[in-house]
Amino acid sequence: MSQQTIHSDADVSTDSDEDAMISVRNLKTYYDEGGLLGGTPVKAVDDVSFDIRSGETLGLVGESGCGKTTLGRTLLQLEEATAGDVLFDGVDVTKLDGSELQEWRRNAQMVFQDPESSLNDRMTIGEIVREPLDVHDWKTPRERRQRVKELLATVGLQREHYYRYPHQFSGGQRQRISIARTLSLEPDFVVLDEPVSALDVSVQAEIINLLEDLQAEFGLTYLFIAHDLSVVRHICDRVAVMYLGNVMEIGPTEELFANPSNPYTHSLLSAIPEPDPTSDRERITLHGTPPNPRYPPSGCPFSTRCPTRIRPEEFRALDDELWTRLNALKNTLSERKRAELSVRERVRAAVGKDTRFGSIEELYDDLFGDLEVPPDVQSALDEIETHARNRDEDEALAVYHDAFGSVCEAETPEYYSTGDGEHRSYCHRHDEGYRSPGAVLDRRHR
Ligand SMILES: Nc1ncnc2c1ncn2[C@@H]1O[C@H](COP(=O)(O)OP(=O)(O)OP(=O)(O)O)[C@@H](O)[C@H]1O
Repeated sequence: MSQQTIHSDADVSTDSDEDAMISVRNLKTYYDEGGLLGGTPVKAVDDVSFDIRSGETLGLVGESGCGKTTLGRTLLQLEEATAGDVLFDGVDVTKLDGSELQEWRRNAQMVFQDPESSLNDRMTIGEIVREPLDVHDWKTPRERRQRVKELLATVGLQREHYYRYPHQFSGGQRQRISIARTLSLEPDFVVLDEPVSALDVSVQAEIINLLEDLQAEFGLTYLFIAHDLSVVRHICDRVAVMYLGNVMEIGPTEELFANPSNPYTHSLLSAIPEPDPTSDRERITLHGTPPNPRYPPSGCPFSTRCPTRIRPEEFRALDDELWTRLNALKNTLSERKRAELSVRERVRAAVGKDTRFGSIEELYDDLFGDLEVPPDVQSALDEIETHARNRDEDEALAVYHDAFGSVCEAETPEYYSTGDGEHRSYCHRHDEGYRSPGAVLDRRHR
């Protein structure tokens, strides 16, 4: 696989696709909980750039909390962007207000995950589907009723359902009602936020088929947010993979599934059960949990868990397990640095007793007790231990970075073209000075 052309953020911005319906540029959405001291915001979406083409389905995947819903809501202007642009027909919708904003909200709609809670149980199906038409004062009341009945038929329900209530319908039928409501004002763009995750598997296929039929009939463009990668593989033309508010990889669906480029995508795909029992593909276990989006790591957002994190030259031959444990040490030091000790724990610490973090000796014993540690690594570990014991995590981390840090923590990556021109991945390892993520994982996991 070729992987060489470098795209900086600026390149992605100018690399506009002629068929783009929506161009997202350096978009950030931070949740600032205010408070007297301001505080550190949650960086839910942290500088993403990509295009959505007219008539396509772009999938958005990634672990819970990585920012998918926030990104979808920001495109629709249900959430305020902190920075960046969302261009539709050349107009930045993040700057709209008044009637222009209302027009964008008509044209860009959302289907939610849970059809149980997204429909008002006190309204009839007719009223629910008609509500957006009423709000936008669409034509006459009679024409609205007529339109709603047509929409019910379009989504596979019956006209008579107009006078019934949501509780009389199954989960799949309720999702059909939501879809009819979404289509009432003839949008061009629809964000589908996990539209089938709450449904039985048999019903999921029916709703997916319906969404595909509606797309063909009305020329809709979808952003399809999902956990279930097999559904994404089925319905999406292209896929964007998110981690900690960043797009780590984007590319045509089949190519991305067959030839993932980014180490994070590799690990996500390796978690899908393998249909071929003779396959020798091994599951990639990621250590730890995603970092708190209030305190993302420096450099690459995936650096704290990446199984292919670049090592400094002198440690390239180090035992893989020892390298993994060194990484765990760094993550623990970062957590200790941020943790607030309770008053009781402060007292315990002051009189030299263990706090809830356990002693640093215990940590070292757990991490390194059963491994052979070369002298150069041991001398750095000793120095880190001294600072950590004095609860000077900043100094301990500084020593860690001097000894074991690499470009992964020091610099944010660029976007690199991998595979064909529209497949991009955000990882330092695509630089020609390093082995590619796929080559490193092949060596370790196959
Ligand atoms: N209104 C809010 N205020 C503060 N933080 C928020 C708010 N909404 C979301 N977040 C935080 O922003 C981050 C991204 O959340 P988001 O719901 O966009 O992720 P997601 O990928 O859609 O997750 P899921 O798959 O669980 O729905 C999370 O850390 C979440 O806790």
